[in-house]
Formats: sequence, C-alpha cells, structure tokens
Amino acid sequence: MSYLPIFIKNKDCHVLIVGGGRIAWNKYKLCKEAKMNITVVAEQFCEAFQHEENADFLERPYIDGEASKYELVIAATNNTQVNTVISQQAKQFVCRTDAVEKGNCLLPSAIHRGDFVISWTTGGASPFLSKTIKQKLETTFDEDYEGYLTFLKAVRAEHKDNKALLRYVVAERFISMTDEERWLEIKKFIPTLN
Ligand SMILES: C[C@@]1(CC(=O)O)C2=NC(=C\c3[nH]c(c(CCC(=O)O)c3CC(=O)O)Cc3[nH]c(c(CC(=O)O)c3CCC(=O)O)/C=C3\N/C(=C\2)[C@@H](CCC(=O)O)[C@]3(C)CC(=O)O)/[C@H]1CCC(=O)O
Ligand SMILES: NC(=O)c1ccc[n+]([C@@H]2O[C@H](COP(=O)([O-])OP(=O)(O)OC[C@H]3O[C@@H](n4cnc5c(N)ncnc54)[C@H](O)[C@@H]3O)[C@@H](O)[C@H]2O)c1
Repeated sequence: MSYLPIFIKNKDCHVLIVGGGRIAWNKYKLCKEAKMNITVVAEQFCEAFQHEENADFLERPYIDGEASKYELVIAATNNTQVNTVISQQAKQFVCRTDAVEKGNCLLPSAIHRGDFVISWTTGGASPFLSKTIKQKLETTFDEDYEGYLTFLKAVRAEHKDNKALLRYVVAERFISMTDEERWLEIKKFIPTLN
C-alpha cells in the first residue's frame, strides 16, 4: 500500500469520530491540534473526554447513514462490524483504527509548531516507530519554531521580493533569538545588500 501525504484545510473538513475509548481520544487530540470541526459519537465516553469544553460529543449509538455527511470519518469503536458499516457509509475519507487496509486513509503522527507542521507515517507497519520518531523530532524542532515561523512569515510578507534576505533569515541562530533580536539582525543586514 502507498499513501499521498496532503494537508487538509480545517474549515473545509467536518470530522466524525465514532467511539469514545482511548483510541478515539488519541484521534480526537490529533484533529483538535489541527483545529478541525469535530463531532464525536459514542455509546460511552471514557474519562479523558469528560474534561473537554465546547465540544460536540453525542452520547448515543452510531446512526445508520450518518457517516455520509462528513468529509473525514474515523471508525474507532471496539466493534469490527460497526466499524465496517461506518466505513462503507462514508462517502469521502475514512480511517479504520482497527484495520488500516480497510479504510482509504490513516491519521499520521504529527507535530505542530504554528504554521510549521511535520507529519509522517509507517503506514501501520510500526506505530511504535512513529512514536519514537515523534520524541526525536519534538526535541529537534522545539517550541521556539512556532515564534520563528511567525517571524519568517512576517519577513516574507514585508520583503517578498528580497530573496537574499529570505535566505538569510533561514539560519539556525535565528531560531532561539527573541523577535527584537531577529528584527535588529535584519536591520543590520539590509544595508549590506547594495
Ligand atoms: C500516530 C498514532 C496516532 C494515535 O493514535 O495517537 C497512530 N498510532 C499510534 C500509536 C499506537 N498504535 C498502536 C500502538 C500499540 C503498539 C502496536 O501495536 O504497534 C501504539 C503505540 C502506543 O499506543 O503507545 C496499535 C495500532 N495502531 C493501528 C492498529 C491497527 C492496524 O494496524 O491495522 C493497531 C493495533 C490495534 C490492535 O491490534 O488492537 C493503526 C494505526 N495507528 C496509526 C496511528 C495509523 C498508522 C500510523 C503509523 O504507522 O505511523 C494507523 C494505521 C491507522 C490510524 O489509526 O489512523 C500513534 C503513533 C505515535 C504517536 O504519534 O504518538
Ligand atoms: N489505531 C490505533 O492506534 C489503535 C491502537 C489500539 C487499538 N486500536 C483499535 O481501536 C479500537 C478501539 O479501541 P479502544 O481501546 O478505544 O476501545 P474501547 O473499548 O475503549 O472503546 C470503544 C468505544 O466504542 C464505543 N462504541 C461501541 N459500539 C458503538 C456504536 N455502535 N456506536 C457508537 N459508539 C460505539 C464504545 O461506547 C466505546 O466508547 C479497537 O477495535 C482496537 O482494535 C487501534
């Protein structure tokens, strides 16, 4: 099996998660981090869900046909037959948490640092490997990247045609600087360009 990595815009995608156990919770967290519009349907919700506010959690069984109304469906019940019905009724993308080969997409591991998103998968070969890779990448691309990306975006908006500057700001030392220090560097660099 082979997969095409794509990034889906949150406002164009309504997600249905069916199931309220630990696995549904893990998928919910991945979707929440991407700020998706999420509905969760489950006969019972585990403890983790109880602490969420402003969420669309429906405590009831899956209703026949409802998967067809969503762009992305995650079948995460502990009942293979129910998961099969859900995946058959989904019209667009469906992730089978119990059997990757029976869906048409999967939810990969991801790290969000503002506009910078890293995502990868082993295609179900080894979710443990995915987890190990996450720990490594989280250290390499630490929280500083979020502010750094905001800075890069602002520089690009202001100096879109200045390729030399756009290349200059992509350097390791900028990552841990404060915004003030970064803009000061730019101020010093611009006069050297002529
Ligand atoms: C990314 C992450 C998101 C998340 O769920 O948080 C994720 N699984 C994670 C962890 C994890 N999953 C499992 C274990 C126990 C150890 C083991 O079995 O190896 C652990 C480790 C743990 O929990 O510590 C068991 C497992 N996983 C799947 C099956 C069914 C099957 O293989 O068909 C079974 C057996 C069920 C059973 O037999 O009962 C299937 C899938 N799991 C996926 C994603 C998709 C492929 C991702 C990929 O390969 O890269 C895919 C294909 C579909 C999907 O779910 O979208 C998270 C990664 C770490 C992270 O990012 O933190
Ligand atoms: N993808 C992964 O990473 C991964 C990892 C481990 C297990 N799994 C698979 O994920 C599935 C779920 O695991 P879990 O530990 O969260 O199970 P769980 O037993 O904790 O939860 C199952 C949930 O499904 C709900 N449910 C059952 N039938 C329903 C129905 N008809 N309508 C609505 N809700 C219904 C239950 O109320 C419960 O909330 C298992 O089948 C397991 O094989 C996947």
